[in-house]
This record gives sequence, structure tokens and C-alpha cells, in this order.
Amino acid sequence: MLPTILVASAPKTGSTSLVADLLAHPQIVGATCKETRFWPIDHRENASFALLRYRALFPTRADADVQGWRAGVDGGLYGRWRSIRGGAPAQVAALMPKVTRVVGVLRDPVARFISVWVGAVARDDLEATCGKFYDAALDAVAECRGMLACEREREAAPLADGIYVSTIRQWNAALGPERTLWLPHGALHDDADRVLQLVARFAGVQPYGQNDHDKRPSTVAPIGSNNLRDYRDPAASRFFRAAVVGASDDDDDDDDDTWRCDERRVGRFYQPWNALLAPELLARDRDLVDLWLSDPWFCEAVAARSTLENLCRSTKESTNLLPCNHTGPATLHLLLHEFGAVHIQSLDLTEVSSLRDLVSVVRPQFERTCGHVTGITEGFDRTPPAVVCLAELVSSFVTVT
Ligand SMILES: Nc1ncnc2c1ncn2[C@@H]1O[C@H](COP(=O)(O)OS(=O)(=O)O)[C@@H](OP(=O)(O)O)[C@H]1O
Repeated sequence: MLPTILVASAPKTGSTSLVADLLAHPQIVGATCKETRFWPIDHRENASFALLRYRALFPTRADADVQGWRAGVDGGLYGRWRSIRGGAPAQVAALMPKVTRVVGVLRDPVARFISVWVGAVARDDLEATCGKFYDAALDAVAECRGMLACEREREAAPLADGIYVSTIRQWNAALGPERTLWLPHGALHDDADRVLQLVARFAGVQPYGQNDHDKRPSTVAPIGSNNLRDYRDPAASRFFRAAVVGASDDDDDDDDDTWRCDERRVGRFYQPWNALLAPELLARDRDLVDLWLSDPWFCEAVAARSTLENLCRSTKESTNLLPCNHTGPATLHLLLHEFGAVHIQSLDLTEVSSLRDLVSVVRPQFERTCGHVTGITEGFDRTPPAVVCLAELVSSFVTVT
């Protein structure tokens, strides 16, 4: 059989855990290894032969029928920059049966970058500090931009693998958004059962735990999927602490900044890419959107910022500025749309006749989901009054009072 589910996560996004949980499902089977790393195939390879090779990594159709396996998984990290640049999405769309779907986990790319660096230091004996590692990756990204065959692709990957918007757009374009599922990393840990039921539905298999004898998701009965750093590699946890608090490898020297990762600097690299993510992630069904709106990284780094950027752009481009004191239904919808308020259908706007009403209807929604987002009006001193007004409105939605 060929797989029906490809994992399109980037490295260090909890993919090992996700794949282990998928394999705990009685109707899902894996390949001969977690990551086949099969896609993209070399463009010179004969496609039919490539598919034969790929098929050989999975059980036969006859075996699958006997065992009751309805879905096959390739945990191949096809969210890597390399896979995307190499054309994996288009190849999969062209060569694999129409049933192929991809599921990917998105983790705060800054945390992911640090995780990659920590892994390289602790496991691969890299001697570069986080700053040096970042500089090299940044340089390589710049060098590789616009070149498909780039010698520094590996060096660029730690940073480039976190540009999720290109991964999502390319997989969505190749397979159609209905055949892709993008999950928040935090929920993998905090809301594992809910995530797994979503994944089961997406994969077309029965819900987890349907039969008493089913193997259970990792949160219930660990099956080796909980590869949290401490569990897997105590040495790495020491470096991780160094990376975030600035302590060196030497425990006595806590003031040494050498090993600290400058999260703000890395964050600045991702900010423009993150800002493009909100529309990609929110145009989905309610259950999934709920998960995203509960994700701290999404609320802080994606939703709030993209909202502001959209506001600025639309206000600048439009001569017809949104007047803050006008709250006709069309304007309300436009405002809510601009704010990424995807629960628009669930809001009762019938009683809303003023801006104040609008705020009071929408605020609880935002407080419940993105309530911890604050300070988003920063930097608005020199912007047109309409934007300031709108920004204040947004801020009143998302700031806990
Ligand atoms: N269940 C669960 N939920 C959330 N996060 C988890 C989970 N299991 C593992 N992890 C964290 O994910 C990081 C490892 O990711 P991967 O398994 O994708 O790594 S790898 O690329 O396959 O090496 C690694 O992150 P860091 O600890 O920051 O390095 C793991 O701690």
C-alpha cells in the first residue's frame, strides 16, 4: 500500500510524538521507519519506479486488509525547507492517489530554532553559540534565496524550516486545503486527546479509544512517544537552560551570556512570515480554529500582529477610511473580519447598534481565547487617526482589563 497520511511538520515540532500517537491507533500503520525521507524524488528518476520503491516501505494491501489498517503514515518531516524547495508537494499531488493527505504541526519558530540548536550542541557536538548558529543560518538563507540548487541549504535549514507560510501554501495549493491539517504544537501536549480525535477524523479512521482494547494515545499510556527533552536527553536540557537563561555550560557561572539565544532577534526574522499565517490557519472548521485561538504563540505572534498589519494596509490603501463611530452591519463584519474574529457566526449582533455594544459582545470571545495578548498599540504614534482609533478598538478586544 501507499501511505494516505504524510507528516508535513518541520523538525523539532513534536513530530516523533505525533507519529507515535498515530501508530497507537489500531487502524493506522507506519512505514519501515519513522521518516522515510522519500520526497522529493530526484527529477531524473522514473516516477513509476520511484513509487514501487516507496510502496515497498509499507505493508502490502493484502496485509493491510487482514490487519484492518485503513491508513498508512509516513512521518517524513515534509515541512522541511528542503522538501518544499525540492517540489515535494507537487510531486505528491501528481504521483500519489487522490486520498493522500498531509498533517503538520506548527511550533513557535523561535522555540523550534532553539531546539534545533540545542540538539546540534548536545547531540552533534556543535561548538557554535546560538548567536553564531543564527548568523550562519541567516547568511545561508540569504545566499540560497532565489536558487533552487544551493550548497548552503543544510546550513540555512535551521532558520528556513520555520518559515511555515511557504510550507502551508505549497501543500494547500498542491493537494487542496481540505486535504491538509495544520495543528498547534502546544495542543499536542496540553490537549492531546482533542488533537488526536481531530487527526483521526481527518485520517478517515475511527475515533481513538473506540474499543476497550485499543492502544491509547500517549497522554494516557506512554508508548515511548513522549520525547520531551528531559526524558530523552538530560544533556540537552542543560543546554536548553543555558540557551534561555543565559547561563553557560558551567553551572557556577550563571551570568555568562555566551550561550544565551537572543529570542527577540530570531523573532524579528520570523515576524513578517508569521504575519501571513493567520488567514491560512483560520479558514478552517470550528474545532480546529478553537485550538488555534487557544495557542499562546498564535495569539501573541500571529493573530495580533497580522491583524494590525492588515489594518494598516487596508487603511492606507483605502480612501474610504473606516469611521470609528459608524457601526452599520457591513462595517461590523468588516471590522470583525479584519480582527480575525472567526467566530463571527456565533456572535449575536442583533442587539449591536454602537461601537460600545460591539466591544462588549466581542471582548469576552477574545478574552477567552487570546486574552493574554497585550500592548498591541505600540508604535502607533505617527499613524493616521483612523488607524489609531481602530488599533485602540482592537486593543480593547484583546487586552485583559
Ligand atoms: N507530546 C509532545 N508535545 C509537545 N512537544 C513535544 C512532545 N513530545 C516531544 N516534544 C518536543 O518536541 C521536540 C522534538 O520534536 P521532534 O520529535 O519533531 O524532533 S525531531 O525533529 O524528530 O528530532 C522537543 O522539543 P525541545 O524539548 O524544545 O527540544 C520535544 O521536547
